[in-house]
Amino acid sequence: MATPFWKYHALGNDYLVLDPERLDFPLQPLAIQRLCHRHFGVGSDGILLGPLPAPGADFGLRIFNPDGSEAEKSGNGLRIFARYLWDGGKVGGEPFYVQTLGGLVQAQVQNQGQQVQVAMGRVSFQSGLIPVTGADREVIQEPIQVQGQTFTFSAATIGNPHCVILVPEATPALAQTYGSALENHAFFPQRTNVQFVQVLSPERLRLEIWERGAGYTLASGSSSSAAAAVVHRLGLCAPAVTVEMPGGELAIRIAPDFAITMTGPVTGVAQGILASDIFAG
Ligand SMILES: N[C@@H](CCC[C@H](N)C(=O)O)C(=O)O
Repeated sequence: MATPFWKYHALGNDYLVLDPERLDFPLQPLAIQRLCHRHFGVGSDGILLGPLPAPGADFGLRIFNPDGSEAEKSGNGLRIFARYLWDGGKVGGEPFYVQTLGGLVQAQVQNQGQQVQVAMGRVSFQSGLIPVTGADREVIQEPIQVQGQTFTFSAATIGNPHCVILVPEATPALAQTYGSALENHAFFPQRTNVQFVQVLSPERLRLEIWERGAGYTLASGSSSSAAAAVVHRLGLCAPAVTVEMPGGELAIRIAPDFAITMTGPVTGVAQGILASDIFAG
């Protein structure tokens, strides 16, 4: 049996969708690394495995990073999965529920598949939930040292962990220089996603992102959600904010309890069949 794949991107953050019913190999870390490799594989920022059975939800979804690690949640991944389900006739324009490792989310496909809205769940700043080492507390504006530099960070979870650093100017160089050291810092037992955030106005943020298990990416939905929640918690942005990233913009809405609604585009790229010797050599 040959294995089909579907490739989409969400603001340049690209994923391969694999159907668990049509997979003819075990989805182990080495296979994931090869599939995501930009030269020896199809190339992507991650793998979406679904739909899976999920009691209490319409669909289950597992999310994997290019390094083979499993992520609890992915905002862009959830928008892509929703569009995949819509393309396959499994959903229409009605809201539906997806169970992820990081919790239950509600999604709705809009504008004939061009846009998806996801209720991402609530952001928490609680150290024990993120997790961040040290006393149980909200992790707000604390020092962190990497490569001789001291940054002030806040941490958040929306199912997956985030380290959010406000800077006067968010640049790719900041993310690419310090991202890996922050991702693997001892403060984060499960590692972390990293965002450098520039507040352009109370309604507009600019992000540069280093993702756990993926590295520098052009956009991230969970990063946008977490970063916007931190900036709002600091009183520096409105509850409705546009998050600008190299790959494009997401609309983020923050409820008083820090429940996040994310709305943004999805673009189809390709579909195909994996070659029988993709894992050789
Ligand atoms: N790009 C995703 C985040 C994917 C998971 C992340 N790398 C993690 O390990 O938590 C998004 O759009 O949220």
